[in-house]
Amino acid sequence: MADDESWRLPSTVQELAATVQEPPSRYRIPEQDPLSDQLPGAEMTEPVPTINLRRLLASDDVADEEAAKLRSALQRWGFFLVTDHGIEASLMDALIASAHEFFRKPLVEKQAYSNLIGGKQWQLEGYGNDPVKTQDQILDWSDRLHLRVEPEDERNLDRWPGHPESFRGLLHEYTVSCKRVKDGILRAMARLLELEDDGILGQFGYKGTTYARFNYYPACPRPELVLGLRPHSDVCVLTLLLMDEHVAGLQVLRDGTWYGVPPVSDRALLVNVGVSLEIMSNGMFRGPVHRAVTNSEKERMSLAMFYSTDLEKEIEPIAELLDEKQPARYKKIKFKNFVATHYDYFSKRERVIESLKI
Ligand SMILES: O=C(O)CCC(=O)C(=O)O
Ligand SMILES: [Fe+2]
Repeated sequence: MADDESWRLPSTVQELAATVQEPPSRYRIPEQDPLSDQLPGAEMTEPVPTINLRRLLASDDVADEEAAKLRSALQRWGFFLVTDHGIEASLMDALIASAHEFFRKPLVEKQAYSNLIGGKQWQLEGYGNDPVKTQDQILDWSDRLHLRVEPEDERNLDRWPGHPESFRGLLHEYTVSCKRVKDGILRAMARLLELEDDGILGQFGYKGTTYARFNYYPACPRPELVLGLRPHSDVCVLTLLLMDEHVAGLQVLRDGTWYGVPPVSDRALLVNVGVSLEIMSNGMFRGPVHRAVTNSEKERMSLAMFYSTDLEKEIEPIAELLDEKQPARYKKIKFKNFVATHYDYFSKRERVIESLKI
């Protein structure tokens, strides 16, 4: 790479945060940008809807009550907290502690797992940041570790940190536990749509893919000037988000207002509808637009599990949901093309799904 292209390879935010008093200009949201509004976020007008998974999956009236809550949460917000999910808090704590330990390692050790092949060519998997496509791109105040965890036989273990030694085993165990939670939720959602229980799970195609993404937001000296993660909707079918227990940062857009999602202390998981499911459900479930802001004193970590269809699968409204009165509202698109287009729209801060509307 020529010297004048060094802008393509910014240093990690963690290194920056350790040295600068002010975020450099390429991290700052331009003053006239509408995004610079409301950065602190409004207080939510109601608590985040909470669904008890054990009740939701019971086989009696209790399940109906919980399903009604789920329906309302999906219609009103597109996300909810799930409790009683059966994943041990100690497993979650250990995995997050292990990830923190990884992020605390010296840069050279972390770079052994870099998402830049040969030190320059960007790929999705590994440790690093978003691709930098243009010199004037505004960068997010966060570093990531992004790993494909399913299908299990397609893991690229050379990108999985070998230190701390506990990391790989814990991530494997967490992946197995989360799968059960995701399956339960998608079955309950299928019932809400009056589909067979496997009506949504059956849409993942030959090889559904799961990515785990550890988002690490170092403390920022001027949180009012930057975003930790720019506004987006998740492109997948469903996301299970393990938020930082102590530090707030996630915000959700509803009717033009950004609401701050408070941290939760009981290791509940935040479930987010992705745009693939918005299309499959023919717009019945909406994938909420969200973003993350930073904190002046505290670092923050979140762990997202993204559940996506096979890359070759066509994403389209599920046939059983359509009739003369309810025609398809979206055109079909192959998931791999959807992902590629999503990233183009993402950098322009638009929702790719708008381009698929019929
Ligand atoms: O850090 C968060 O709370 C949000 C993360 C997120 O939205 C994502 O990874 O897609
Ligand atoms: Fe997200």
